[in-house]
Amino acid sequence: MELYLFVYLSLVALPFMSLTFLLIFCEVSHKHWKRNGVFSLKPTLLFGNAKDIVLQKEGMGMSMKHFYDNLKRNGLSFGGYYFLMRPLLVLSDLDLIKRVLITDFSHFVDHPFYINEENDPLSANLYALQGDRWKNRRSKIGAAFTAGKLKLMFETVVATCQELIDVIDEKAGRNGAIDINDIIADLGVDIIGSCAFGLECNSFKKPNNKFKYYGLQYLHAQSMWGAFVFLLLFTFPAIFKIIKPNIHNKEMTEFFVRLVKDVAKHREENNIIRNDFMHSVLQIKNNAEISESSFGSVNSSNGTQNKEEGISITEIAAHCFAFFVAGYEPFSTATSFCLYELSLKTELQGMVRQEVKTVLQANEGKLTYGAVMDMKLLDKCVNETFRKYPSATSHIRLCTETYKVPNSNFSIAKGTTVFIPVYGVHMDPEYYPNPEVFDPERFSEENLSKRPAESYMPFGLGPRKCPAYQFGLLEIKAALVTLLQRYRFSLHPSTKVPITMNPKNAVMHPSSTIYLCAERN
Ligand code: HEM
Repeated sequence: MELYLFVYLSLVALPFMSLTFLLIFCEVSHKHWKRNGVFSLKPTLLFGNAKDIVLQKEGMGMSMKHFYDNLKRNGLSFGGYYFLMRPLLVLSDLDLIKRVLITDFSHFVDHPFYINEENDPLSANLYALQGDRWKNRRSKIGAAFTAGKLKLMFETVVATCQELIDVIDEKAGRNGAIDINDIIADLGVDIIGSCAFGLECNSFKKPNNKFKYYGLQYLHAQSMWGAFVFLLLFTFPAIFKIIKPNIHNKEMTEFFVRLVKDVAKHREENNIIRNDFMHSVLQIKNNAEISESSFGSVNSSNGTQNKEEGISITEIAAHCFAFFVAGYEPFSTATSFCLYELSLKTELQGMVRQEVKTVLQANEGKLTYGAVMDMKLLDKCVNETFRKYPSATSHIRLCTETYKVPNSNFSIAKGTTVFIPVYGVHMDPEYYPNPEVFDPERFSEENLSKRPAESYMPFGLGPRKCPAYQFGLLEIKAALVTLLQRYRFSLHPSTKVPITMNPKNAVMHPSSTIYLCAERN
């Protein structure tokens, strides 16, 4: 009899009770915004407002844009969104966005991410660190990106970009279609390999190198396992804290930690100075004297190690790994989108090429940090690319201290996840008339002064803004100058126009390949 009862409970009652519990939980969760007097759209059972995202019919950026448009139509500064059962607060008012990201940042310090430092050390990277630990690391790591150091690292970037020429020459000679994103992505691996880890990867000649293999393994896994983890993390963050899953696989973690250990040992023993991020983080570890404009010794002058902060080799590996993940995709996609737009607008491309040639000629043909800074039209084109195609389509913050929204009766409760719909703002005709049109003149001084500065935020804003955005811009410009100086680009007939975005990607990524033709002159 008891056995019968047990089998009955396991097979019938438990699934039934679980389903009932899930439905009740869903029903209660989907009343959250109504209970708080906040506007929201009618949620679908289980999916909330994210049905099209979960079914991969629409990307996160587009879904948030639609919600942003809805809030604007209703004259609202914020509204509630349900990601499955998880309530998120979406902001649409630039003044409120500025308060959350900059002025009242102390209430919104963290990214709502999960760290499991003990079993998954790569998870404890700068992007995911929270509170005082983030503050401490951020101020130190920021020292790796001063203008003086960027100038020195730029030389490495330019040298790496030279690899492009042989590859494009070969394709251009055969009049073939060039998968530009693929080529620039390989270049991205080599630049990060060189600037963050001090490695020469040469991905064009050695496409199966281990650094690329393990780095991309993580990024590719993001599309399936990552999407699943992302859904769970957003819906049931408490479960993550209990079951503590590993997001980064063991083999990949071991590869990056071993790599960093070997490089650190070699540099420390031989007191090697190299102009890269790895050098800067090793200096932090060793309490070495850090200068704004140069990369000094990697070891401390009095031989003491930095015990106070306890920055370990595994933590360094986590930060360097984050450089790979954070820098790789935006570099390849932004460079490709810019070339795609310039291939559509041949007159504009001619003007940019002319500017590049004129500035280089005045600089004895050398591509230096100063020369790239003088390319004003190129700068506007890159800015417009990030406006129309922001890699991060939303910024995310965790409310770390309850916040009363000015001029309203509503308080954002501690623990609320807040979304800033970057793509919605960048495509808002109030700030950017005819937003679908690629128009670099939006970034002329005159036009810049006509709209609020917060209407442009591809790198975030405030203390948590991307610490390496200037480096990112420099590498994109170095790649574009290397290419535009030598080649005229046009669209291959197999490229889809207009280009659409892949709803399966967390960041903005084309849904079809951008094929270009290059003609040398
Ligand atoms: C040019 C392309 C890049 C774009 C569009 C970009 C964009 C972003 C965005 C939107 C954020 C989040 C900001 C926020 O939450 O407000 C971010 C953070 C971050 N980015 Fe970038 N990024 C780029 C390049 C890079 C590169 C090249 C690196 C490393 C070498 C890097 C390292 C980081 C790190 C470590 C963070 C976390 C910062 C923190 O939480 O304190 N990024 N980036």
